[in-house]
Amino acid sequence: MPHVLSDALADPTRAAAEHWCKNDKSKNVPPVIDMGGLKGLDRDRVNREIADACANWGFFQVINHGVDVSLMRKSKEVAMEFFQLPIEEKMKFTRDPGSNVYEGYHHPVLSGQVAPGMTQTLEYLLNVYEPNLQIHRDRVPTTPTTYGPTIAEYTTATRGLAERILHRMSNALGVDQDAMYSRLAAPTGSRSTFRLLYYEPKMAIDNVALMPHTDPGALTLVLSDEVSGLQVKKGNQWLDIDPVPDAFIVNVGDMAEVLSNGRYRSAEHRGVYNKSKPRVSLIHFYSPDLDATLGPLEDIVDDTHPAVFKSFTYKDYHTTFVTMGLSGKSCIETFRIQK
Ligand SMILES: O=C(O)CCC(=O)C(=O)O
Ligand SMILES: [Fe+2]
Repeated sequence: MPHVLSDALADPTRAAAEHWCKNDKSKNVPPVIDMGGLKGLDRDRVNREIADACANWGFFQVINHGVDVSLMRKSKEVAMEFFQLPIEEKMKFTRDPGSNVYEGYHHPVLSGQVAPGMTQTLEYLLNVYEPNLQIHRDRVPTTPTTYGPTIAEYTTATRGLAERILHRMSNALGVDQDAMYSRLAAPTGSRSTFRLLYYEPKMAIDNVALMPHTDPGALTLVLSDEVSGLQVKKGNQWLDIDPVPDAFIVNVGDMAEVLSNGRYRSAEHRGVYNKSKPRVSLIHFYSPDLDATLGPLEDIVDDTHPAVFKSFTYKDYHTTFVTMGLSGKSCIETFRIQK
């Protein structure tokens, strides 16, 4: 009886959204937030749900996010196709450990070095899409041929989504929606780094592949095939994040914690092997301009809410982060004002 179906059920994406959004508060998992509807009361709801998730979890998933689902699926396909190429093919795009170009494909054994915080078997590909993809285009795979154009379109779409979420996060702090964005993008524009990670299936006693860390930038959008492997730390527990189909997993980075003067929290997370299935993860790091000056937003700091973080350039923060390696929340703590 198709004519009696409600709009929600007639639209499979919408129906899935409603199913997943019945956040069961008794379940100890980060919330799933429906971003559909950014007008009036719905906008207030989205602001509030995002702000609560940023404060209590530092992690959430978004559905009805406005990014084309067929582009997301195609991006996962080209990512998996790339990792399944013969190793010689992948090595054509390898990063050169001897130079300061850190973009490209990394194989822990063949590259001759295990990346800090990662195990022997984690392969990855990293490209900086904004601002300087034009400089290192030779590190972007040309096989499959659809890889380059698909991922260029994908990173543009996810960049837009990151900015829409930052707008909501700013509004929920009671400041202009561009407040966080404009601090991250000054003086010449924010950075978008795109990383693909490939976890082979593995039975291991210690199954951690990517060590506990927070992301140094502002916001990270993760798209994973529906294989779990990403875990978030809540109290002393590591909890699995089960990817909702066609959703993005969002996590708050250190710079969003700093700009919000600690009201939003970057959460410690890690990557673990799946015992039976390979897992590919597409990760968009939305980060400040290296020359941006970061610190708590002036408009949310006053005598009763004094600044809890120092002011610094992102270049300084990033250098400290790289020097310390993946080590939980220790980097951001070094930028906290000591009482
Ligand atoms: O495996 C994942 O999905 C998460 C990876 C991650 O946390 C990172 O690359 O910073
Ligand atoms: Fe991360």
